Amino acid sequence: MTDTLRILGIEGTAWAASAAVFDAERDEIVIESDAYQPESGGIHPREAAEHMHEAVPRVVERALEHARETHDGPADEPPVDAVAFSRGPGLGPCLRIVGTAARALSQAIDVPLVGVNHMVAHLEIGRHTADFDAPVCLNASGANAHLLAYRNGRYRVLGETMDTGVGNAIDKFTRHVGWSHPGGPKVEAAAKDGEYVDLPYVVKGMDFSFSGIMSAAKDAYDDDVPVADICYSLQENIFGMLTEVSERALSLTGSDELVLGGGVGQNDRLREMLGEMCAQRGAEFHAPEPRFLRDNAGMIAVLGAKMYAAGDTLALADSRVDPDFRPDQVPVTWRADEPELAAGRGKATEGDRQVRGAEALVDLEPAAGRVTKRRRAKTYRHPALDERLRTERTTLEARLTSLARREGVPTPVLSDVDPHEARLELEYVGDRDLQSGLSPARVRAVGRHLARLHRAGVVHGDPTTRNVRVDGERTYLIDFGLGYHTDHVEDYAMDLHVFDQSLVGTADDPAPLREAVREGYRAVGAERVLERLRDIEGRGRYQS
Ligand SMILES: C[C@@H](O)[C@H](NC(=O)OP(=O)(O)OC[C@H]1O[C@@H](n2cnc3c(N)ncnc32)[C@H](O)[C@@H]1O)C(=O)O
Ligand SMILES: Nc1ncnc2c1ncn2[C@@H]1O[C@H](COP(=O)(O)OP(=O)(O)OP(=O)(O)O)[C@@H](O)[C@H]1O
Ligand SMILES: [Fe+2]
Repeated sequence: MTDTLRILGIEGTAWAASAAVFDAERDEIVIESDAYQPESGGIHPREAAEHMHEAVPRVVERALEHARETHDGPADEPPVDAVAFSRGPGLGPCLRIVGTAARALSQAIDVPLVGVNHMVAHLEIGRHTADFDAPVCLNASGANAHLLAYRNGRYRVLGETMDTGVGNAIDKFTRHVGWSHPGGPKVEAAAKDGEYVDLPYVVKGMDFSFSGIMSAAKDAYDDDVPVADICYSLQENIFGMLTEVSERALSLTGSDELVLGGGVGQNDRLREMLGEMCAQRGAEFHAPEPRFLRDNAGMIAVLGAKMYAAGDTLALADSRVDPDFRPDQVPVTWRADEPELAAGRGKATEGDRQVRGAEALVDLEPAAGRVTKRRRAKTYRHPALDERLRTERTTLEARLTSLARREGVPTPVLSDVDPHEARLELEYVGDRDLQSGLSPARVRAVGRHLARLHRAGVVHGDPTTRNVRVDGERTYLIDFGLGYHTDHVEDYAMDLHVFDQSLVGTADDPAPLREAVREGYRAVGAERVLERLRDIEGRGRYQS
């Protein structure tokens, strides 16, 4: 049955009215698309819905015609096995039109309905075209930006934007400048003649934020900084952030495969940076061709086929659309028989003399009780940005490692620091990373450590299971390079959230560990931070 599988997919979450036919046997994907182009400004939900209303039936009809022409079964048999459609996330009025069209078609030709998560489709089309087993996926689209990895039957969100999606951030800048939608390709073109100017750069563990850099970019434009320079620097910083968090996700999961998804993935500079980062760490990188990166129904049909083959179809009554549909809400039915990504697969074992982290090379000398950490130049980053980040982070790491210990948090003793060489010499602590020695007692201790830090007005910035060393029941925090001073509850809660995400991304049974972290925190720290953490978790943190 599977090898003759044919699926008709329908997409229309925001701007692309699209329908496609995927023929699994021939691995052929034919896509019919009709784009909505706003007259002025960005995407207007009402106008976009009007576009869908007209264009969706048209593209569906064309795809159906193609399916009929290429169908070689009996004439009374439906030309496809199922109808798959984007259920969300996306603009409500657009999604409802897509849902209605899909239901009508599935009834008319009497085939089942498959409800697809648009973001998971952006990911799966990369896995499909690359033939990767267990990649980390960077989705860089208009309304979203996140890192996903498969674990325990779900795509886990390892990191994501704390404010707007990456394409929307860029589009807001181009609206300010008066350029027409979409802005991404215009920024890419203008960047070719630009030079680097300093702009904000914000990553927190594997999360990141664009609001600071976007308002700085608008201010720079208002202050007559040449627009080419701003475009160039926006790309350098924004894509540098996305590449850095991708590398961190590869390092944390031990995966050596990265796929890119989403419309911003059409950008050459982003692809170049990701490719270079992967090549340097011996990982494979794959970006699908542009027609599969921007919104398209081909990816909906391909994931629809996998879901259909797994029996994952929808009853009409359950086929409501969901504008806030998150990728980690989807039970991944179609990968039930596949091996899991083994956490820490690529990680050095104890006894090795050198460990490669996401940022640094660490020389280990356990006998001498010493490690030397060097933040190496990242050639994918602009040299000025690279120099700035390495110096800043080395200085901060030295300072905060010592400050934390004074506050009663176990950390390695610092014996030497050279910010210009981005080199630190530290005491060798623990006998393994927490990642390979997870227990509720240890995680509870991490909760207490973070609470002590926060009480002193400092966040760690990257508290993951790889940045905690353990030794019996002793737990040490290391790697303070992303830390900073702050008195914002939101920052403290984000710190906990980063740790929480790393538990979800790497532990087999994260629930008791997540509880333990909260217990530990509660014993020392403020309840309002835990309240804010619940708040952060409750937010579907996508804004347009
Ligand atoms: C939910 C769904 O509706 C939404 N779709 C979406 O955002 O469309 P997508 O095709 O994935 O991405 C469009 C974005 O991609 C940007 N873009 C297109 N070409 C670009 C380029 N060469 N460089 C940078 N950005 C580019 C556009 O500026 C726009 O912001 C999403 O996937 O988040
Ligand atoms: N003081 C130390 N004592 C013992 N081992 C250490 C020490 N510092 C670092 N390591 C080992 O080196 C690894 C990488 O170190 P570190 O996290 O500081 O580098 P990084 O490049 O910032 O890594 P990442 O960004 O992936 O967390 C740690 O996971 C740990 O195994
Ligand atoms: Fe998209």
